[in-house]
Amino acid sequence: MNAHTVTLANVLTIQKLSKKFGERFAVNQASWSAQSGQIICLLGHSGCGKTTMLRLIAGLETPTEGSIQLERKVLWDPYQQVQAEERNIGFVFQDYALFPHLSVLENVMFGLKKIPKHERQSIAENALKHVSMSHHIHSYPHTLSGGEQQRVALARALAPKPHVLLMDEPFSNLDHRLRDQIRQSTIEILKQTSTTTIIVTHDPEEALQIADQIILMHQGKIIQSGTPKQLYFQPKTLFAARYFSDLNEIKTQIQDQQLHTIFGNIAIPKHLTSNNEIRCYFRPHQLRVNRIKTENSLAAKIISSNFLGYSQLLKLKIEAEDKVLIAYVEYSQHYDQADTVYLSLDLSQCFFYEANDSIETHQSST
Ligand SMILES: Nc1ncnc2c1ncn2[C@@H]1O[C@H](COP(=O)(O)OP(=O)(O)OP(=O)(O)O)[C@@H](O)[C@H]1O
Repeated sequence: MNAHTVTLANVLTIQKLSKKFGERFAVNQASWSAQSGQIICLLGHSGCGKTTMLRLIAGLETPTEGSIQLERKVLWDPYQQVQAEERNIGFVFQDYALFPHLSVLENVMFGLKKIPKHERQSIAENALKHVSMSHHIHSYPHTLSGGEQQRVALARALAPKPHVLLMDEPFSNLDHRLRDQIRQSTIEILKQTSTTTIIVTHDPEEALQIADQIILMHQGKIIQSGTPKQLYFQPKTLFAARYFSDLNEIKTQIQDQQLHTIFGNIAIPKHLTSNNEIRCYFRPHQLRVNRIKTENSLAAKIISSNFLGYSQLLKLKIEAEDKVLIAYVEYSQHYDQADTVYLSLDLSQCFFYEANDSIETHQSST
């Protein structure tokens, strides 16, 4: 091992965890782990099992099989179970779940029942100071904005110093500008307090921005897990690639151990071993758009252009093919509808999948 390598212990270890409601799996054989101080995002479309996963960890649902371990302690397996209130796990619910009849201070003190009475108030005041809510300790939840309520919920969950904090779509009730701001300050607090946190979200950009590790789910299964850069730049399946952006698709043909495309040729990627048709996919920003013809570039006409502020979304029709592609370019390049441009692509940065690859599941290896 390199002298500078730091090995972090797993704080939370989930192994082959399943939960069935009737005949349907909400969570299906999920294995993953969280290391100390990491922010993990459970990411996926509505109904894929994210909230159920959180509820299983919190002890609010009983697994069908598998195990959940917190450091060395088994929280749940078929032989041992720790009750929800004994797990020392914090939970911030999507609607914050503050008690309306209690003041902000009382709401935070409520989570400190196990701490001697005389210490509760100062711990709660400190937690509120940490989220910059000291000036509101005597306010009631209904008088606070959504962002302020979120901070109180965060203080309430953090005050008992949980081993792990679970947050279910914590930013989804906030409007756009406020969401960015609250998200940023929440992440700063979580990092300052080294709180191992599992955040549920369906928003790919949010996960890319805040996660140390993303667990991408579909229909109860883990499709891929890894760092944001791994998921974005090395998606193992078409589903994973498509989750993070629109994709362009072009056909390929196999000749002499090479894949031939309209943008040139490349060696067949090693992970593709069958004789099925292979398609090439790339994100809109990967398509290079030029006014001047270059080697291997293709002439295209701009069929529409949308202003997006810093960038511009172009829809392009390749002249020699019946093919429409999309590209993001900097707005400062001022492309207009009906302009002729030249397109090129770095095939080594593209994704290649078999044409019938819809969802292929991989067990988490991180
Ligand atoms: N108590 C329950 N009884 C029956 N089915 C349930 C129950 N809770 C969840 N489910 C089902 O399990 C599946 C996963 O639900 P879950 O709420 O975990 O998904 P999710 O990814 O969190 O979705 P969303 O983002 O919409 O909250 C869904 O099909 C849901 O209908």
